[in-house]
Amino acid sequence: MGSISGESSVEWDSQDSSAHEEKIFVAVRLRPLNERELGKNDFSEWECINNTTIIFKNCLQERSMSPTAYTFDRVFGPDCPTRQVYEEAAKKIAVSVLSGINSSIFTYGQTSSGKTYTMSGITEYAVTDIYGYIERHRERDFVLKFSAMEIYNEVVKDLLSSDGTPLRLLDDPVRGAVVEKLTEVTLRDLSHLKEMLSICQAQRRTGETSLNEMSSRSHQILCLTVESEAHEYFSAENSSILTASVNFVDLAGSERASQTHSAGTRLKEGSHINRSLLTLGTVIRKLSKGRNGHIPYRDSKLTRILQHSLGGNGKTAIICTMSPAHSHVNQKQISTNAQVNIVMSEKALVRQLRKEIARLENELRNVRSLAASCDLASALKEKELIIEKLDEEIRQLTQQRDLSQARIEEMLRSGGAFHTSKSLGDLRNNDKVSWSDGYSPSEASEMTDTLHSDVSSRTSHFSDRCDSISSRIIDHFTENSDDQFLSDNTSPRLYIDKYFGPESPDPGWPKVAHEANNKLEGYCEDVPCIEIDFTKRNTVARASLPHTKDPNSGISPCSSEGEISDPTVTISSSPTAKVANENKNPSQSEADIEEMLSNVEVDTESENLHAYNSHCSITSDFLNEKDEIIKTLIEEIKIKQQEFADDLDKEDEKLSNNQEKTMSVACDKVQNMTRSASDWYTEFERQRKEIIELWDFCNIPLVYRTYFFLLFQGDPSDIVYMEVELRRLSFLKKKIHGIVKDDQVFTHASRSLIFAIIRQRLHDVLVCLSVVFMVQEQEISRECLAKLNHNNL
Ligand SMILES: Nc1ncnc2c1ncn2[C@@H]1O[C@H](COP(=O)(O)OP(=O)(O)OP(=O)(O)O)[C@@H](O)[C@H]1O
Repeated sequence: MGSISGESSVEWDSQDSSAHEEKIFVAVRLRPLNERELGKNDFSEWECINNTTIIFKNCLQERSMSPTAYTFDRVFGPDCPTRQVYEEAAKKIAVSVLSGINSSIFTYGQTSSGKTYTMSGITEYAVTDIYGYIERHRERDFVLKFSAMEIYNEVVKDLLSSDGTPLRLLDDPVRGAVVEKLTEVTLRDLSHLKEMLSICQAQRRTGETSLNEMSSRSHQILCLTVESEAHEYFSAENSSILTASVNFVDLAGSERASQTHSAGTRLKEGSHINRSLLTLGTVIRKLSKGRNGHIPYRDSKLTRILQHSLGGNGKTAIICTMSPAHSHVNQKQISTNAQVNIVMSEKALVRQLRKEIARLENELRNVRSLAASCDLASALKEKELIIEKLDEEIRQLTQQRDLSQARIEEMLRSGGAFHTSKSLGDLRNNDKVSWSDGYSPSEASEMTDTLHSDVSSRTSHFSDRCDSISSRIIDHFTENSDDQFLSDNTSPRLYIDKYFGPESPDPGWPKVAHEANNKLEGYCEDVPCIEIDFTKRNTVARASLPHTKDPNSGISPCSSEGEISDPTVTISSSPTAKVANENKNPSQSEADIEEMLSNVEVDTESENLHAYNSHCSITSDFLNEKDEIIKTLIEEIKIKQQEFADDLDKEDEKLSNNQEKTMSVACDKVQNMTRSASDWYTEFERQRKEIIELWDFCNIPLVYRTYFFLLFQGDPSDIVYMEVELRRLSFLKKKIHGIVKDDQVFTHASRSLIFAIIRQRLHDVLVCLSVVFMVQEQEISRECLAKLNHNNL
């Protein structure tokens, strides 16, 4: 009840906590013996031994000797008042309607077991509680509506109407089956509701049976709908509008025709009753197991009408009423949610346990024998596979042995061995290889080709690597040069020409790199001569070579760079390599031949490479050596680079000093001149005249001249710029006289231009640009020379 503020859920939480989460709460109520039963001296066959267990005492001798116990969510004995049954089994379910939860309370049982008696009491207590709650919660508006119907022989009737017309069921997509034209009364108060209940009771169809004089022959469904809404908004919790219904369902009594001695109308009634109860039991059982699969709501009017309450998220309580004298508890039908334990006698228990032990032992034996047979079969299969594998290995080994023997015999027959001692160059040319008896030139040629292609691929690979390294050296330097240009305010490319120009004795960076490349290539060409000893070719295991068609070629391929897959191959690089006993008699025994082959001597003192595999390893060493050389070269390059950087710094410093010196001299002059305006003006005029003369001499463009004097401020500071201009023009004049060369002028002007740009001296930039342009066009030289000649200078 937490959803309605102010009312603690504890107040109504008197039912067993274990059942809180259960959707269906099942309780049993055992009624006391009535007068008729007492009159017949009947006695109760049932006994409630605690709050949850009821036992069948089984007094009839023809039945089993052991008592049977049934456990439910709650069991009420004959002395329990209806109030207690309501409080502990129905109250929580009933009042949940106030929290907006649909709920249904059923009374189920044999005819005359007390269903109507119990349900009447529960309904009265519930509505009283509901109205009591409403009284205590004036902060909400409540509207209560009441409807009532009975289902008699699968016909629905309105209990609040005297009409008696059967009502139709309509399918509503939201509410499920809806009874058409069913009267729904909006209740004024509790007394109004009680009045309605009286009408229902009066309207309900009853009939006399042998067990109950006033037997209810129909299912009665009383439906109370509660709607509530808060007057004011206090919180999100109380703001919602709640609507829910509680159904009080008094089921018709389940009965055995034989017990009720029914016939005719009563028998037909009983048939409908039992069928609908059976459907209800099926629906409840399926709902208890989960909502998977088909639930047969539509099999009866009762379940169709209650579908919404049962199938939704509502709560359900079933109270099974029991007659004490003779009854049966059909818990399989309705108490699917209840725990059912069967208590047996000790003897029966022991007997059953023995049976169970025997069954388990039997199963265990079967499992063991099955597992054992499975293990045996798999082990056998495994062994067979191993044997097959071993057979295959033996077959292969035998083949290899036979082949080896055939080879040896062939060697013995041939009586010689191929031996050659040639350089790699010879092998490449493939023209000076000599062959011993017994080996065809084509066979030997194939072997040589194999070696040749392998060595060629290595040489090619190495050469590519050298090229790559060389280009990396050049790139490395170029990149660093550019970097340095940016950081050192000048471009080293100018100094490359200076230090590594065509006239310079130093070859320059590209040349250095080129030389390095050549050196590396030289190393490639200096591969020592390789001497091939083919006498061992037949001792090599005849594993097929991937790159040779002949599986017996005898030369194992290199598995990877610098490695050789078969260390028994000996290809000597030394011209002095010797083969022991190479001229032995061909009639020697196989053992001798094998010994001979194993005793191949290689001149380890040789400076050159000894064998093909050693060649490979030496090639690897050789590559390492090249790497070392390259590293050394790079180091040298770095050192040179540093030296150039230092030189640049020195040049820069010198230039700066000169400029500062010039500036300081000019400043001094300005200071001196400022002492007298006439001095400054005189000096200005003198320099201006000198500059104009030099401009004429150097053929300085008119545009530049105009711009030059426009920049002047008309104060002594102009002298500074005039000093600089004079110096530059003097330099140009020297160039024109041939004292300095074009490239020196260009270099000097370019460098000065860079300084000017970086130091943001616009005037200097203009001067430098004019010089650069003039030099580039090469016109200045011709014109000036002509002028010099003209003036006889
Ligand atoms: N717990 C009880 N204490 C005292 N009397 C009871 C109790 N339960 C039932 N009775 C009495 O037993 C009789 C039969 O009860 P009731 O009519 O409620 O049975 P029923 O299960 O509804 O029968 P039917 O299915 O035939 O309608 C009534 O006279 C009723 O007063």
